[in-house]
Amino acid sequence: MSEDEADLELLDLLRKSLGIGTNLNAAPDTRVLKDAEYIYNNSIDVALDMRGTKSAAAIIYDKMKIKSYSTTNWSDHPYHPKTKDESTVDFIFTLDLLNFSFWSERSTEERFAVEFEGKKWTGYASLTASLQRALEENIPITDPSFWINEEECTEEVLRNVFRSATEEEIPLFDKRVACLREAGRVLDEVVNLLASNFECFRDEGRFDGRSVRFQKRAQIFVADLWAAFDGDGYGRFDDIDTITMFADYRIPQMLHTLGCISYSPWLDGKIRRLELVESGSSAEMQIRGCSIWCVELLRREIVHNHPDAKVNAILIDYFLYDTIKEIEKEGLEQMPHHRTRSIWY
Ligand SMILES: Nc1nc2c(c(CN[C@H]3C=C[C@H](O)[C@@H]3O)cn2[C@@H]2O[C@H](COP(=O)(O)O)[C@@H](O)[C@H]2O)c(=O)[nH]1
Repeated sequence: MSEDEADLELLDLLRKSLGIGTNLNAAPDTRVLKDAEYIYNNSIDVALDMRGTKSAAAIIYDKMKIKSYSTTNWSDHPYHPKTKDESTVDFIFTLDLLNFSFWSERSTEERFAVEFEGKKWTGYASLTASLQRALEENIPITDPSFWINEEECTEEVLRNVFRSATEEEIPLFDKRVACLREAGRVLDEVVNLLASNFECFRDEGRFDGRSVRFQKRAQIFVADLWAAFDGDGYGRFDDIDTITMFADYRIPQMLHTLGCISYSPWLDGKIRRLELVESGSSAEMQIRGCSIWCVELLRREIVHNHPDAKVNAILIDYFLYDTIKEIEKEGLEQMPHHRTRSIWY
């Protein structure tokens, strides 16, 4: 099997595991949106404000229009790959395999940071910088066969890939190594035509006695491919609009800032005191589910008022993430993001 046939095999597997069809009427539902609506309808610690959501929809639409926000913004990120080829597929898979939990309890100066090209990068940007730095140092960090080669890809080599410019190492380093090893094995199987489930992508929880799916990194992987390839070639997903917002820790913070979402007094206090919101807890399920549903309502409101708007949950999500990062950069955050430590986001 050639390399690009293997890549298409991988994308086919991901489409199936995410329920993204290759044509409009064959897309089995990913169930994420239904589960988000169920969580929203049964939440008591997280509420959505309809007036806030309606006014935010108008603000978001206007700003996205001014910025002519589209898939092309994706490539503007300093370390997002620009070429429309297999190396970008490999980069994005590695990126969204490890695209989780960068927040730190330390000060801005002491938090985990990656030094690359004369700058210090933190948060999500620390991951893109680490990967680009490794590639520049001729470490094949986006090659699945490297991840399972424990002679070459030693823990020491990986520590060097994610080496920090401060005392703090990258959060959940060991989990990241485990994700690479597992994915390397699975991709190896895929290349040998075996379908398999990515344990480290199975982002699900339980709420009110029912299993609920969020699929954050699997969905952002598909979205990043779609954006990087402008919806063509490896980025072609005819049902891309079935992808929901990615339930991370930044979008809920932005939705709160916009007045779309509010928390019960005890949860509000917990978040403001930077206390851990346990992974898998009811409060966390509510934050994640209600945020997904809120972005869906924002999307519906925008499309209702502007039927020809080229807006989907992905572009709204990307816009909200980039906006909260601008607010953070100016030191204007009104409400901290919730602190949950997990490999899911
Ligand atoms: N929902 C959502 N979550 C996103 C992103 C991105 C970056 N996407 C780029 C691609 C296109 C956009 O224009 C962005 O430039 C990272 N994250 C998540 O945030 C957290 C990192 O936060 P901080 O530590 O502050 O950088 C962590 O869970 C990470 O997985 C997004 O877009 N949407």
